[in-house]
Amino acid sequence: MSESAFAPLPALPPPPTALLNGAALFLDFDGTLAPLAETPDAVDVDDDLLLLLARLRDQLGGRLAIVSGRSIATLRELGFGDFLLSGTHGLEFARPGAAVDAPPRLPAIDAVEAAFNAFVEGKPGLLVERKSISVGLHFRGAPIWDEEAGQLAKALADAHGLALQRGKMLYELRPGGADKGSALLALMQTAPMAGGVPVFIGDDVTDEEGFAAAAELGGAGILVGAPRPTLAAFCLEQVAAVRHYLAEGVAG
Ligand SMILES: O=P(O)(O)OC[C@H]1O[C@H](O[C@H]2O[C@H](CO)[C@@H](O)[C@H](O)[C@H]2O)[C@H](O)[C@@H](O)[C@@H]1O
Repeated sequence: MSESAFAPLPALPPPPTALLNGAALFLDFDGTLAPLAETPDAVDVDDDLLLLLARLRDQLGGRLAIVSGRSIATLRELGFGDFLLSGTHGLEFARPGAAVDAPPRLPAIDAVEAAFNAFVEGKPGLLVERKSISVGLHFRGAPIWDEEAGQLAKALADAHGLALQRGKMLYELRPGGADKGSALLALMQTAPMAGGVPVFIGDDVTDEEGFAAAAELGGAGILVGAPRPTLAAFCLEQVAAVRHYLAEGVAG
C-alpha cells in the first residue's frame, strides 16, 4: 500500500465571518446546533441558542432555515416553532406557525416500524424512533448490532421500495425523492431565502447534499467535526465552535 493511503486528510479552513454577510443560512440540527446524545429524546435546546438564531435570522432579513432529519413536529417540540423548517431529510416543509407540507405516512413505514420493534425485542440498547413519516433504528446504545441492523434495514427498504438513510449510529427508512440538497434548492426559490447566498452548516453524511446544493448556487458548505471526505469548503470542529461562529455573525 502506498504511503499516501495513510496520509491524513487536509484540514479545511475555518469559515470567515464575512461568509454570513448576505447569506441564506441553512442549519442542520443534531451534531451541528446540539451535541449528539445517547438517545434522540436526550437532546435539549436552550433559550440562548433560540435567541441567537432569532437575532441572526432578523439580521439576515429572515434568511435562516433549520434543515434536519428530525420531523417538523419534533423540531417544533424542541422550540423551533418560530423558524422556517425543513424536516425528515427534505421531505417536509413548514413556515412559522403554518401547517406542515409533507407527504402522508405510508403503510409501509408502519410495516417497517413493526419489523424494527420485533428486531429490538430482547436487545438492550437498540431503539426504534417513530417519526411522523419515517422510522429510525438506533444502535448507539448497542453498536454490536450495527451490521445486522443494517442488513435488516436494507432488506426492508428493498422490500417496501423505501429509501434507506444512513445516519450516525442510525438506519432510517423513509420515502425517497428528496434530500437536504433538494430542500435547499426548493427553499432558495422563494422568500425569505431567495436572494441570499446559500451557506449550509452540517455534520452528517446526510448534509453532503446540502453542501453540494449550496456550492451549486455559488455558496458554500461548512462541515462540523473531524476532517473527512466532504463537499464542504470550510470546517468548524464542534458544536461549540458553530455557536461561537454564529455569535460572531450576530456581532457583525
Ligand atoms: O439532520 P439532523 O438534524 O442531524 O438529524 C439526523 C438524525 O438525528 C437524530 O439522531 C442523531 O442524534 C441523536 C441525538 O443526539 C443520537 O442519539 C443518534 O445516534 C443520532 O443518529 C434523530 O434521532 C434522527 O431522527 C435524525 O434523523
